Amino acid sequence: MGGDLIIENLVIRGLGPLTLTVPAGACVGLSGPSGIGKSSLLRAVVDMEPHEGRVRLGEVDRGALSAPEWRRMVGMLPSESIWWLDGVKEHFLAPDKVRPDVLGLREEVLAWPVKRLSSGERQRLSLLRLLDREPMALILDEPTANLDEASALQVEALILGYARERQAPVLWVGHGKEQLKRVAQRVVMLDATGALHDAGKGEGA
Ligand SMILES: Nc1ncnc2c1ncn2[C@@H]1O[C@H](COP(=O)(O)OP(=O)(O)OP(=O)(O)O)[C@@H](O)[C@H]1O
Repeated sequence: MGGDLIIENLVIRGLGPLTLTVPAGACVGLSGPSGIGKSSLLRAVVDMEPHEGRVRLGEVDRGALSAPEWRRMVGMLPSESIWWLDGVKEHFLAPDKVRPDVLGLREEVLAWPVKRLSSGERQRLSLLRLLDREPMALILDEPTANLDEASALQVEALILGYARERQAPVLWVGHGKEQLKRVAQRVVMLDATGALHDAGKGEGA
């Protein structure tokens, strides 16, 4: 299982049709003006937004699986994380394997109540929580929005290491052009007319 993430003729509330392939193990950066529909596109890929069109991961078509099964394979990091239990640790499937230190967090953060977390701690822990579920593709909505530069670099390294190791495709929405060029092999722009076009090659290879 796994493989390329293939988005074909996606139409979301009048946006599109959008077609994009994210190759296995590669990162495609997606940028564009605020409010143009980047988050909507990501949510449609994980079937959290009504849409037309087709999404596949390798040979597996979204329509062949239930929504929970699809979202286990294609994991999304929303721009604002949701926490549904009181304690941080309770949100992890394998808390003993989690390494908060790789993102500059103290070990004891897992023992904290969620309400104690800063926005940057929430953001990093929600990424660790996503990877703890071992998805085969990553859909990331501004994963470093609340972080300082040093923490952002740690997040980049963790995501790219995961993608390389698992050959997972990564679709990364961000506003920072420098960052997208650094992490992505290809950067695409969603423009004001709702069309996707290439915004240059990234350096991240
Ligand atoms: N459920 C919804 N129903 C109707 N319109 C919506 C819905 N969700 C989002 N929108 C609208 O769709 C447009 C695109 O929103 P979206 O969050 O996808 O933009 P974005 O490109 O990710 O913006 P930003 O960069 O500011 O996060 C916005 O005008 C937003 O108000």
